Amino acid sequence: MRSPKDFFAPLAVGAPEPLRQIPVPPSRMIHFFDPSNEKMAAKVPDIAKKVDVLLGNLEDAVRADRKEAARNGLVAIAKSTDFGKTQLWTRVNSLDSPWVLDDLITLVTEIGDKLDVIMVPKVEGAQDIHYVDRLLAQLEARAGLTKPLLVHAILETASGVANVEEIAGASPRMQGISLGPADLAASRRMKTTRVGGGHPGYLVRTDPTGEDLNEGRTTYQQDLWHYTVARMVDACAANGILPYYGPFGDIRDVVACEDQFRNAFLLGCVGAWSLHPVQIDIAKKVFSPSPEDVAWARRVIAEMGDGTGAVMIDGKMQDDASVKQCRVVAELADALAADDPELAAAYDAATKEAS
Ligand SMILES: CC(C)(COP(=O)(O)OP(=O)(O)OC[C@H]1O[C@@H](n2cnc3c(N)ncnc32)[C@H](O)[C@@H]1OP(=O)(O)O)[C@@H](O)C(=O)NCCC(=O)NCCSC(=O)C[C@](C)(O)C(=O)O
Ligand SMILES: [Mg+2]
Repeated sequence: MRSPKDFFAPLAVGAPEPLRQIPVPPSRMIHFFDPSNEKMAAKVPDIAKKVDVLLGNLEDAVRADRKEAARNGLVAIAKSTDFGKTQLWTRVNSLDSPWVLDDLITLVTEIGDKLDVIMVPKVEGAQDIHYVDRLLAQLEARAGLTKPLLVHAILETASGVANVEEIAGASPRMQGISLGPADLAASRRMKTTRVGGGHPGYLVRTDPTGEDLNEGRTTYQQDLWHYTVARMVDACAANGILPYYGPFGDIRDVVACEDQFRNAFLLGCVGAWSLHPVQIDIAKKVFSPSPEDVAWARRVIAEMGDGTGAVMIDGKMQDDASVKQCRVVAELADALAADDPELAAAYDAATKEAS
């Protein structure tokens, strides 16, 4: 580990100063596209207007014989598109692959000034982040970049989960972490065959009511990802970076996708991945607090005055800790509403009605 005194020093002569705080623009959905797929790429300028983050994917889901086309396609799209306030991210190939070195060299050199975040898959421990950290500093210096690139890790190996706290704190570049449920399931030898979401066999059952063990026993499906998401949220919050739920592979099941996203939102995640255009609005809805919750939060904040002491509102006790939770919701709502007049109007209307 670097000493705390050196933590914010650039790792190469001429590289930009690392940031002390990561920026937190809205990132409710990270929208994946394959830059080698002409049909998808053609949709990018329109999709960019609707999403918080657009991500050019170079790793899994891009065929081996399309890796170079995807890399070059992303360079061409980044150079020719005005993304406005939408962030541009990429997911490079894994660190043991034959493609990642060229991914990083090409992208930082050609479009380093357009990219915000580089997502690194299959991160096993702090050593993977340290490798990327130094290489990015060298490439940034050579490209003459003035803004440091940030790094996002995917949690998709058993070692990665075991080391999640050290990954989250490995570098000032660390922007966030996403759950990668498909690779993680394989790494752990889980017996699921899905990309995220639940499984009907993972359940608890109420006790027997009589002699017949099959009679009258209700079962409840459990969340396979609760433990990992909760650990990831704690590791991120403790290190001042952002946690995200990852992909939900059953594109047709928009109902369960919304449930999975909402579980992650309630546990502390700031966003999820959209793999298909139909998932963009689901993420937007789930990761923007509801107008009713915002109205309630604003009311508690107003009635709590300086934020100390205890008051009763509609039969519920409020104190220093509940007002802090309300501030989380209200501040997120204000940040999202600043760029979204429709959301701002919905929040204000609900606030007026509740007061
Ligand atoms: C699922 C697929 C094959 C269905 O693609 P499709 O063409 O069969 O679907 P469709 O419903 O027919 O598509 C309708 C239209 O939308 C377009 N379209 C469709 N998707 C997109 C998109 N994302 N962005 C922009 N446009 C899109 C598509 O090209 C088509 O255009 P058209 O009307 O002109 O014909 C397709 O949506 C897709 O390839 N999505 C991205 C998949 C991806 O990135 N996977 C990797 C992330 S998940 C992962 O890696 C796991 C993880 C974390 O690593 C771990 O858990 O381990
Ligand atoms: Mg994966």
